[in-house]
Amino acid sequence: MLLKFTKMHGLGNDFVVFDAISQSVNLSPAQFQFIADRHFGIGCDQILLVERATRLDADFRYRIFNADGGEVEQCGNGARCFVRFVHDKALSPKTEIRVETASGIIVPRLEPNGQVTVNMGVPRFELTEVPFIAEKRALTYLLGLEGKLAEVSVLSMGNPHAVQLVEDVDGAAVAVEGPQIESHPSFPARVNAGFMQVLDRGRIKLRVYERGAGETLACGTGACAAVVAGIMRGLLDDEVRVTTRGGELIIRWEGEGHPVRMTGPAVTVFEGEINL
Ligand SMILES: N[C@H](CCC[C@H](N)C(=O)O)C(=O)O
Repeated sequence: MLLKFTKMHGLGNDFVVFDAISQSVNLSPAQFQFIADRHFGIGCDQILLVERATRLDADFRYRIFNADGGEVEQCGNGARCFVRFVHDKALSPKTEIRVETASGIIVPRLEPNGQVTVNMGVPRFELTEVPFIAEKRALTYLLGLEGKLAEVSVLSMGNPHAVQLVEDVDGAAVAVEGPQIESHPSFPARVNAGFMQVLDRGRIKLRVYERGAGETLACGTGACAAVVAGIMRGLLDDEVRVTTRGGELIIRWEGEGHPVRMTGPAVTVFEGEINL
């Protein structure tokens, strides 16, 4: 089966995107793993499917698969690439589209300056919504890691996030602590592990060890989760510049019950075909 794909990235968090409207894309987890493999396949952090909406209140359906082959609920950098892809392939005349995901509707919009702004929906804190196993809801939680306790904020952006504060993000033990947090037994569906350094009330630096992909150069939902966590802890104002290894995002959040808005780039690198 020959499938056309487009290679894209959002701040170096890279994707293989399939138009699953004009071609039939029915792949197994092993095939998604092969596509994501940076030596034997195309290579990417996630695979994104552009599908017809199944809801009357949406323009398209957006499905996300991690490099480990597992399907997940949300991908922020991917959402910016999604609307860029839809526009460039003339799949819709709109520059702002309503996109159905496994965790609800998000609304990406192409800006005149080429950046993309996405209404990423309302963050959720209820333990069952993350999901996270703990006595009761709290501002932060202590996770037992090998040889240390990590104090984390826990929330969902549709996908689960555990965010800890660090003094120096470049020196953080992301490769050691990231996998331990990702597969910590308190997270039945595993979790994305954020490491956030607060520079001032309007700027943070962030690294994320992503569930199912390892450390990526940027994580859109991770940036949203980190800013929400920082605001909840009284450390940040309602608009924050997030510096990741791949570049910068602007995240805005007015507080509980409000949606998180993310602004950043979306880049098409090349088109190709893969034989599966
Ligand atoms: N690894 C994430 C999915 C991709 C999220 C990330 N690439 C983003 O930009 O939000 C998870 O398992 O929930």
